[in-house]
Amino acid sequence: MPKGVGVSAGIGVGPVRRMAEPIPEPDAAGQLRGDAGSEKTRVAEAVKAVSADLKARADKARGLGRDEAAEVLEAQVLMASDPGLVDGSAAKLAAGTSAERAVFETFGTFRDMLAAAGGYMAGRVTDLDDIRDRVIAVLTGQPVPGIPESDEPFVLVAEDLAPADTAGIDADTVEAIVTVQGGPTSHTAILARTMGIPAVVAMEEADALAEGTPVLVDGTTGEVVAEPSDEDVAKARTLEAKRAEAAKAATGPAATADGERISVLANIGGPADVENAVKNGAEGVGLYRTEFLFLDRADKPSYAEQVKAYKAVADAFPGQKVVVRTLDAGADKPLPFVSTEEEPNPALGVRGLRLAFKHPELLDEQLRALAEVQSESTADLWAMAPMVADMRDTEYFVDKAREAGLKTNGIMIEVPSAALTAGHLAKVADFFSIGTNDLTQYAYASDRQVGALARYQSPWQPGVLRLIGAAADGAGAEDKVCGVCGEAAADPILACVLVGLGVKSLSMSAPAIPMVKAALALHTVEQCREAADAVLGAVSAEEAKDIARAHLPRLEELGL
Ligand SMILES: C=C(OP(=O)(O)O)C(=O)O
Ligand SMILES: [Mg+2]
Repeated sequence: MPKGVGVSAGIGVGPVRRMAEPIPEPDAAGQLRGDAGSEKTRVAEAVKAVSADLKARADKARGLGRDEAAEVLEAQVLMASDPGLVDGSAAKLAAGTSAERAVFETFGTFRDMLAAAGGYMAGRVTDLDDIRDRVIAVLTGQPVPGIPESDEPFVLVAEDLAPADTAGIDADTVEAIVTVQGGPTSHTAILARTMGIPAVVAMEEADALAEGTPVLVDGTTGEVVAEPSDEDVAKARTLEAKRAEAAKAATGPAATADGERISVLANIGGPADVENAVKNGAEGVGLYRTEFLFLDRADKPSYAEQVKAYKAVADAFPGQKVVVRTLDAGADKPLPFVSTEEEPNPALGVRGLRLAFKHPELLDEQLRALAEVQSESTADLWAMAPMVADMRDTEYFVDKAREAGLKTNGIMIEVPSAALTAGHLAKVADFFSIGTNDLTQYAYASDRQVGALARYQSPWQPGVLRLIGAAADGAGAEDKVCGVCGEAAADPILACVLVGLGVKSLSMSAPAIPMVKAALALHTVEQCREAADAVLGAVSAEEAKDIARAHLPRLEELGL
């Protein structure tokens, strides 16, 4: 049975709808058809139609409370309303160029200007390309690229999804997502999990799935069945019902079968995610990715704006833990208000805490804002630094956070050097939180954005498991808490192994919380430890998972 990597749990059934193929570059020698005046009108109308469609999608996203998606679309509407696009095309039409080529070249001029501006502006190039392709599609009668519009539920099949594509996904009609590319920590995977849409990535065979073919997708196992029989669907539905029942029953504080408490927390990007976290039974926040407040805007958020956002999250969890990660930007997540240099290897560049060495004022202000929230809220606020590599980084952050008045100050373990020297770092940091997404990328030298490297990007890789074990041991020796806030924590089977490795808190996308609680509740710490000891001997990610299953006898009760 064809199998990819299951990255977002659940069953989806429906006909395949493929993302329309990318629009090819129009012929450079394309000649004007008809007269320049009427072709200009056609171009203007195409731009208007695209703009109206984007506006309608922005309004829909707003209505669904998906403000980030709406903002991306609204910015595109603004771009499309620049009169220079139609005027520039008109000049080329007058010179005898075809309408589609004229549009392509005019957008190209704007594209070059954006790219040359660097930083935030350069980040908008793909949004501009998207508008260009939509306009050309309208002019030439090709299917509009992007998510197919449909009122009937369907399974979305794509090569990969760009952030701009995912903004258009409607969880009510998209039954499941299957992509050829993409790893478990790719944008597609994280978004699908957050939206609760079953998803399978890194599935080569998905290329062969024809439009309209009925398929059955199991986002837990990664299996995709074409033309499933009624029996296949019924079996999958039974399994899903079993999982749903187990998840529903998993309320209350998380603990293993023998009563060891494990904190099960939510990963959030801002106050808008709080409701979903609470609904799914989060016992607090294990990772608040504050960079979303700083990205995609021309000026940095003010001190007051920061306090407001952090306080909104803290106040939602009275008496509970809220771990706030300081700005994790730079390199591939450029900030327009911070000058950064072009880097040949952005993932290995000036990102995360490293940005603060050059711009300490950003970190200082953020820490002050957090200290104010700490004093005004009853939440147990913890501050955490991203991309810490060594002792000097650790001391730098912890000293600064303490000076600002923050009480509990820890570090992310997402660089292998930090995991391997955890014993030293635990003497200074108050806690660790392992970011398995980056830890896997750095341990296996495989960029997490590159779908072709999905095989390496599994947190089940024995090398990653050993690094996690080293970090947990280092924390344990100093009596410090070690948690995991990478996507590994969202896998209920791996969650048990992590507990066996000595991890005390697990933070994940909210929809994953109930199943993780359910898996922990069925297994003792001893069983988790035995599973952990055994997986450390595995030679591959697949073998590690099989070994873990063999040591966790009650997974079957969860339909896993
Ligand atoms: C949690 C992590 O951080 P992010 O995914 O935001 O890089 C990680 O790297 O695992
Ligand atoms: Mg990270």
